[in-house]
Amino acid sequence: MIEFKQVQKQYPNGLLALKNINLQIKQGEYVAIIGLSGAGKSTLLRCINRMHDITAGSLTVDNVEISTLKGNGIRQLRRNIGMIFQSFNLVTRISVINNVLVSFVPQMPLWRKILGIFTEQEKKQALMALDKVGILDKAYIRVDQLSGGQQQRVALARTLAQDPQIILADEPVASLDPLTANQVMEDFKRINQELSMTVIMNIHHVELALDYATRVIGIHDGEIVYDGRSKDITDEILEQIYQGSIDKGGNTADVSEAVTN
Ligand SMILES: Nc1ncnc2c1ncn2[C@@H]1O[C@H](COP(=O)(O)OP(=O)(O)OP(=O)(O)O)[C@@H](O)[C@H]1O
Repeated sequence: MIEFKQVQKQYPNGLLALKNINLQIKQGEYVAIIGLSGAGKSTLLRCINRMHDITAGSLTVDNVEISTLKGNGIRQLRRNIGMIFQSFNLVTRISVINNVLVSFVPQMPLWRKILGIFTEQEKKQALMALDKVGILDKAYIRVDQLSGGQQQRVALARTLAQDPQIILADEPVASLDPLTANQVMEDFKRINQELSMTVIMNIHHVELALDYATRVIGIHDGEIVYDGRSKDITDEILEQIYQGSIDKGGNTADVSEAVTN
């Protein structure tokens, strides 16, 4: 379980990005975090894997106060928490399988790192991860020959290969067309249901969030203004989260931007 207690995050320039966040996320939940650009979504997500450090309060993952972790402890935390980015973060000039194998590098002995040698077991795990996201047939193709949706699946496979309990996804479908975005959201849902991995996703597209996530957390100006089931969301609640920036189709100004990019 992930638990925030009175968490605050203040950046060195004085900006208070998270204010008094109280939150519990149980293992196996599929949570969408929504809110305007600058509301604090990325900051909240990145505090969970220590990409950012909180400045007050308590943040525990499986009862471990993560702000006390150092070196090895942080590496272990991150092995347990996969991260997916909007930009995929892949090495596009190498093969799909080599991108997935990268997930084993942090745990490898130095000599294997230097020589780039992977065990048969690691290769098998990488192929299994590609199979889980339906792109096993692309294993030996260069990443730059794949579509955006396929590249996001490679990123997901790379995360799955490390067998995390939690997946943090920061705008994973923002640069994809609507059809592909739906397919990738479906992948996350299947992984959440079949492997019981917790999925916490920042997403600008409200309709996708409501269609796929079971719980929605709405953030406005660093504060949680809604935390509940996605099926209970009403126009009034969306209005509270987006405060005048949402049109009748459920799109925010940010969404139109993301879709046209
Ligand atoms: N490194 C930083 N230093 C100072 N301020 C920052 C830093 N990173 C983010 N901020 C500020 O913190 C606030 C929250 O930013 P954050 O990126 O968490 O918002 P967001 O909801 O994820 O936005 P978006 O949807 O545009 O990604 C914003 O006002 C932002 O400008």
